[in-house]
Amino acid sequence: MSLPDDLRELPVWTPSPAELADLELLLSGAFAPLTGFLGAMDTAAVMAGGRLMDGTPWPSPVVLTVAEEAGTASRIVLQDPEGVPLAVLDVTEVWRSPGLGDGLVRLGGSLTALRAPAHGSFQRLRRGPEAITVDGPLLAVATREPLHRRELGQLRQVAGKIGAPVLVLALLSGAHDEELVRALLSVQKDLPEGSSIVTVPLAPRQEREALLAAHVAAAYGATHLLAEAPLEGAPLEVIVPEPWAYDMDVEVWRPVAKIEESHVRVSLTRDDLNTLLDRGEPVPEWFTPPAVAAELLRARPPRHARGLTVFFTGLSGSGKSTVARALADALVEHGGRTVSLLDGDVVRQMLSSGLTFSKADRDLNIRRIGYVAAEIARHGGLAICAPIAPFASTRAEVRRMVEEKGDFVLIHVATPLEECERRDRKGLYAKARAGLIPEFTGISSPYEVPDDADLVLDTTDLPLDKAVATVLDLLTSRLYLS
Ligand SMILES: Nc1ncnc2c1ncn2[C@@H]1O[C@H](COP(=O)(O)OS(=O)(=O)O)[C@@H](OP(=O)(O)O)[C@H]1O
Ligand SMILES: Nc1ncnc2c1ncn2[C@@H]1O[C@H](COP(=O)(O)OP(=O)(O)O)[C@@H](O)[C@H]1O
Repeated sequence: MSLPDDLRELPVWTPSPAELADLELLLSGAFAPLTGFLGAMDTAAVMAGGRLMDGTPWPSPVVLTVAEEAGTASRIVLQDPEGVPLAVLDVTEVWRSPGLGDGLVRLGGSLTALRAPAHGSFQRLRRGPEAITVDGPLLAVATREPLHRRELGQLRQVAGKIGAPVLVLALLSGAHDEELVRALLSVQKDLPEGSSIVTVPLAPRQEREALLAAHVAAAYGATHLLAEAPLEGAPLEVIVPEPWAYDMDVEVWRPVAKIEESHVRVSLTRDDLNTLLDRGEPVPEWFTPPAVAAELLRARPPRHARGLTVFFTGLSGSGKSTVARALADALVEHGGRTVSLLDGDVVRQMLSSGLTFSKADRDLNIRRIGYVAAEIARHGGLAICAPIAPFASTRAEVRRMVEEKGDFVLIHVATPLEECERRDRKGLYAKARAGLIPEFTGISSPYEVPDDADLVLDTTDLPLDKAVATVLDLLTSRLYLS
């Protein structure tokens, strides 16, 4: 879409995915009465007491961070990552808060929509508050988890009591959203007549998230909210159901108070469920309907079939490539896994040719590796990466990218610098010492030792077959190999 003439000269900014999600809720009215991003005083008041400066209850900050240069204009266009303009922010305040990175500022101000954000799957469920028109009581439930038999029973009971249909707010967080929505759709038939499901891009947050979800539910016209715990200050009636359990005698879920003690089957916790899924054991039907179990399985396949990145990090000459290559061979011999080796040197030729060893270029190199590894994980494959990856924050970024789709195992090849330098296989250390190679890791560029490694290997006195066996043992004990 081309911008109207009067907006063409304005600076543009692409907010983060979480900020774009907030933007969407601000524009749709789901964050009513907010109409824009908060300023410093409102944010402080919200953090301190759950109210805006004028006393309006509001539980959680809704803020926008931009680069300093973008914060100099009085109006700014906010666009999606593909460059499509979504809204104009009339800036009323440029502010800083402690802990905000250098060169960044926050912008407060009100928003004018230019166009609705584009959406992928389940577009028809992405409805704003105006699309929900229910006269009379409406019972909401806001969830990032599928509804299992217990929650379904409780919803039916409470909805029946207050004579209301149910509005399920599927809170999207960016990971496994499709599985969540399919799982919720699969139980829609088990909800009272007239019930509906909408997807709400409510980015996860630290401050009073459940209360914020209650505000969103109220904006959608809900009069009641089914919640796990009381929510002080909620703008609608919060109903916390009495404890329920599965009655093994009559094979239904119902209030514990009504079940004879010897017939009570305690529910599965999320940890129990994860253990079953990790091991590839079936999720029992008494706990959740089979269609929901199928989506749980899709979101969390058994570990031996789940995408995995084994990420080696360490100094040049520490042994990363040698161990990584031998591990890849061993895994191929073992079978059952598709293995891709993203070796540092090869990546430098294929994906990152032209990049230098400056911090910015190293970060870009590692991010590219992370992107490819995450794609491999998405398809259930096993990626072995072996770059130096000297910076902790970039390794953490790769971990985040991969863990959206699979699992991440970090191996620090901690062979000391003296040994790496003694080996000096490629003669690079000698050149670096002579000042011929600038920014050489360990000599003139830092290596940040990981504090989140799953395994630490020092190859000084460790034969290669032992090193590989140690990694295989770790992967086997964590159920990654069948
Ligand atoms: N300045 C400098 N610092 C470190 N390494 C250097 C440098 N210049 C060239 N090389 C060679 O490049 C290999 C490291 O590339 P990586 O892609 O793994 O590095 S990084 O993760 O982007 O930091 C590394 O290979 P390995 O020995 O396999 O680690 C070196 O051979
Ligand atoms: N146990 C070991 N594991 C890995 N490499 C070892 C080991 N012992 C000696 N080496 C030698 O150390 C060097 C490591 O080089 P390389 O694997 O390319 O390291 P990196 O990829 O970390 O730069 C190789 O010459 C390798 O033969």
